[in-house]
Amino acid sequence: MTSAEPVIFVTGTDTDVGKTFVSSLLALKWQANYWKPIQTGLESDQGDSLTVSDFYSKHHSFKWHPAIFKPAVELRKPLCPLDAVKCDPTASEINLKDFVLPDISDTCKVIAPLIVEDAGGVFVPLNSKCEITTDLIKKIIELTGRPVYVVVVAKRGLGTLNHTLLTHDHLKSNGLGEHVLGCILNGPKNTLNKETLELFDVNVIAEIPIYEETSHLESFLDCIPPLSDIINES
Ligand SMILES: C[C@@H]1NC(=O)N[C@@H]1CCCCCC(=O)O
Repeated sequence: MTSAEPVIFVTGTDTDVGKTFVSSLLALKWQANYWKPIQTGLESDQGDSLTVSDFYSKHHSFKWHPAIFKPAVELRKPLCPLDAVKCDPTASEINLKDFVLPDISDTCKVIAPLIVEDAGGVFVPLNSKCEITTDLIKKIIELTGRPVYVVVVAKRGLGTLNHTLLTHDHLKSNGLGEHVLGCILNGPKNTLNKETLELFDVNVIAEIPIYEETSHLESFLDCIPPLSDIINES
């Protein structure tokens, strides 16, 4: 393992599209660590880091257990970061200039690909300077010596085309096109979505079926290609 292990930035077309579940699967399949840099909503939710940790605790048989790095920013209100800060007199404005990556030194033996999960999608406002998630991706590219790739999680069913195409278009027009690996469609299927997204040059990395208590995770993992395959294709 080397410090050139990639960073995979997992964004979504919306909140609640299954980003945390998909991130947990990706961490397992790609033997990656996990980091949610900005977490909001902690007054009513345990937070995604704990959800990922629970996923791994439930499945003791997994051969891989990721290191889960603590969020850089934790906010109580279930809002975008800008508004969560506004509603909390004890919180301070997010300043991307001060942003630091988790300490992943060669000595701590957790050098592996890193899954970074965002809060809510690429255009989510972070601060009153109108910085958004896309600026966070750019910051991570600037700070890390590792290759950075973006994966977009989207609903698999009806109502995904507009959001997915807009998200890809936004990433491309912000100079991040070369970093985008494609999208992962999650949930109940809509037959033609994959074909239509591909017509518009969006790579569909995987389609993940609905997860139920009785589901076999192996079949979910089989849906996801090895990381080296999609990096080499991109
Ligand atoms: C509350 C949840 N916590 C979190 O970390 N992501 C969600 C926040 C999503 C913000 C969506 C802003 C919007 O598009 O309205």
